[in-house]
Amino acid sequence: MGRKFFVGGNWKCNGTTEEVKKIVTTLNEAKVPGEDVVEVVVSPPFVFLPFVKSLLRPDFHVSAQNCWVRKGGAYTGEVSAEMLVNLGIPWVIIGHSERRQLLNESNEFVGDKVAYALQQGLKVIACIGETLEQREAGTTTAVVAEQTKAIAAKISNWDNVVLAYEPVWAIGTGKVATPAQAQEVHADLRKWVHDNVSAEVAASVRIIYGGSVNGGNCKELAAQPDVDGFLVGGASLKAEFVDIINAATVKKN
Ligand SMILES: O=C(CO)COP(=O)(O)O
Repeated sequence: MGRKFFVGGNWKCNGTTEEVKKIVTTLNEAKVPGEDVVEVVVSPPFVFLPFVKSLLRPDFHVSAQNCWVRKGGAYTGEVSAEMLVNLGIPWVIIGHSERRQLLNESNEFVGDKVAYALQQGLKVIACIGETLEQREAGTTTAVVAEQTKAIAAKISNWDNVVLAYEPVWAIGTGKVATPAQAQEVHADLRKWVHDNVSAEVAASVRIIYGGSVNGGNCKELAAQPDVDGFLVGGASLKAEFVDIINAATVKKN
């Protein structure tokens, strides 16, 4: 097994220079387990990436929230994977549901982006998850399998991929998935990877949960065998993000 706990903070489209400094100061002063126990990655908006990278403690890492699907060029408003590599940004979030829903990113487009970012040497947090309608229609397993399949079809090496299961109905709603609901989907996903990619990748790929994770609910979620960490939105802008990082210690007990 040996899947290292992963905690990502997705700041989304939030923050001023002052706020960013304050969050980074909190993180820099935080007492958390070492990098051997938990991998911590924060994802500010593009414009703050170099600033955050320069201020952030060296055992925490930074991620972009998106990148362009192929080599840069005449794509106004986009940021390419090559640029992120050039700036020493190691991670990128791809396929967040806000982009799938608001910007119509399709499964295929997300798969292409993941493949291109990996080829350029980035590590990828690939997001998947069902809407409330899909859950209520009983299609959760099929939906997340389809999303994962579109990624699997485009890549051959999963070493640098973290899969983030983020049910859309739980994002920013305060309506967190129960530990049992999260575990069920994570186990299904791991089985899908086992059957469609390989047993090795299924055993090693980290599947993290996102959707209204906070300081109060993180430990119970972390205790689930197939929950390998979190992608945190709102709470990653607050001091309680430190408590969420510390939920990693649940895995050692
Ligand atoms: O979308 C998320 C992380 O990517 C989750 O957001 P919240 O934690 O605010 O629900």
